[in-house]
Amino acid sequence: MSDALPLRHKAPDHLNSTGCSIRYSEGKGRGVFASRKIDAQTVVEISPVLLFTKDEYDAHGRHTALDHYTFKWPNGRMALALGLGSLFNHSDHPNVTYTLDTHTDSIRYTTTRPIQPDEELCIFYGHKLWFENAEGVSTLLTPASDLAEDDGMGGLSGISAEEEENEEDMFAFPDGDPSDAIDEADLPFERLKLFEDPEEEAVEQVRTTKVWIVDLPEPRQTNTMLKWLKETSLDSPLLSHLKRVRKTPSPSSATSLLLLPYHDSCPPPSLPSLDPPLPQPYLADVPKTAALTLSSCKVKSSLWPTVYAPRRKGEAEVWERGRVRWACEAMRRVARTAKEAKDSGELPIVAYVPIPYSSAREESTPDHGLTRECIAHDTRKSLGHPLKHAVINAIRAVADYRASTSSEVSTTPAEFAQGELPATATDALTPDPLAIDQTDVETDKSRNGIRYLLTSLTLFTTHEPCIMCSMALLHSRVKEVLYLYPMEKTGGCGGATCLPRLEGVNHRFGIGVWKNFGGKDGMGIGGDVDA
Ligand SMILES: C[S@@+](CC[C@H](N)C(=O)[O-])C[C@H]1O[C@@H](n2cnc3c(N)ncnc32)[C@H](O)[C@@H]1O
Repeated sequence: MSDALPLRHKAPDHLNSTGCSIRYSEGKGRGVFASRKIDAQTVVEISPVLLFTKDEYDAHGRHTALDHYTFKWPNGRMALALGLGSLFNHSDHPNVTYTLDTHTDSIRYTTTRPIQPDEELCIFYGHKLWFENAEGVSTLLTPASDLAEDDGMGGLSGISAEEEENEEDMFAFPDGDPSDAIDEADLPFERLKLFEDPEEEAVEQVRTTKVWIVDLPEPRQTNTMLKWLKETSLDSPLLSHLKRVRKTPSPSSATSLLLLPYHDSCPPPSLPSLDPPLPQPYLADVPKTAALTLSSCKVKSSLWPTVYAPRRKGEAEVWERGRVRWACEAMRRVARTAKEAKDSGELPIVAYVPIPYSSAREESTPDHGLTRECIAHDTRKSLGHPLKHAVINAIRAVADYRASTSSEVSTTPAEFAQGELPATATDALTPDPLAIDQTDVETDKSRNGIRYLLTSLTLFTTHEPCIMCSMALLHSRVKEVLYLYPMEKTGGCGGATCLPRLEGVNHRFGIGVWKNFGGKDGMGIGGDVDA
């Protein structure tokens, strides 16, 4: 504790093979520091605990300095972490997470991102701090002073071991090599399929769309016409899954050119005058999407030469163990914060945007415009504002954080492209009048709205985002959304509807639903909110 331990005291040397040492931390007393670089997802400490019975603690411990160090344990007991465990200070932006293990009576501390030499390792105590935070006041959540009266938890006991035991089942994922590829079936969440990929292996199964075509009397007119298409901007990207030209072999040896998609009774395009003159364009049915298999490519190409694209861009990517554990920790944080929000009288709905796993691991990768995590809970109740949903608040928190730092969003056009539509997903998408013009994004980063972009970022939330929030997420260009509770009546990510599945939207994001969570209420955060 900072008062009791003046800075002139020398911190003891501490032998810890994971690279931790004890030093003094400005305004906080002793703390745990990295003596060298430490990777993300590293277990830096396993502290055995010393247990006190409820009676013993109530009679003595509670009235001593112990109360600033102890964790709640089952059966009313309190636990003091030995080793380094009691020396982790608090941060609103922790770089270490901890789990209580009631089977081995120990607490396990794991880094959530790479740690630089000399950086302090901090955990998150909760929102009801009993001391003045040397880091300043948190701007991410309701200030502690606005929270309900303390619920009797002392010191570090933001989460009791009973709750922790429940959490263990929900957010645990086996240890192992972080680079292991995890089977889809073993992921703790289920990914919603945005598109059915129907088998299109026979002509009658091929989904088609109407296009205008013209037969060229002379093959040498092909280049002239391709140039003309470009110049007139008729070269629609909606046809990028099809080859532009079809050459019919002898005896007819004809060359046909795809002109443009047919829309509600639009007239045939007027063509340039060439010598010899071009005939009238005609309508024909061509495949609506690229071919996913070689046999379907053959079938589709019998209608019109079709691009073979075995794997769709944006298709579910393989997750590594390290990333799954990162997601589990993020979801644990979401659930804990929701519990705290509930205790403070709010709806237990929380949304969280952590630093992406890729940049948490490889420091050289771009920061995707977010160098610090942002978390927010629903504030509809406290603010009496019907639009203050957790997701909207979290997007706002990201924008506010960016605004508060000098660095601007580092989103490049290439990164935009990552979050964009699959190259071959040309399922009759029409331009969205609300679409963000990427040229503007590139040329005018200071333009209003840029700070709200969640391109390449993952949002974790307790409850499926409602339709309003799902639309906000769509505009934010979020990469993916993972949630615990499906919202059948109001959800916009698979419940009442699924916005990223709708035709005509100009961005799609991945959706993952935590397995076996719907209906469960082990955390006491309630799956019954559907508003
Ligand atoms: C579990 S102890 C941490 C180790 C403690 N610094 C020590 O020297 O023994 C908790 C105490 O550390 C101090 N502390 C932890 N985090 C702090 C922070 N962010 N700002 C100020 N003091 C902090 C508070 O005095 C708190 O009661």
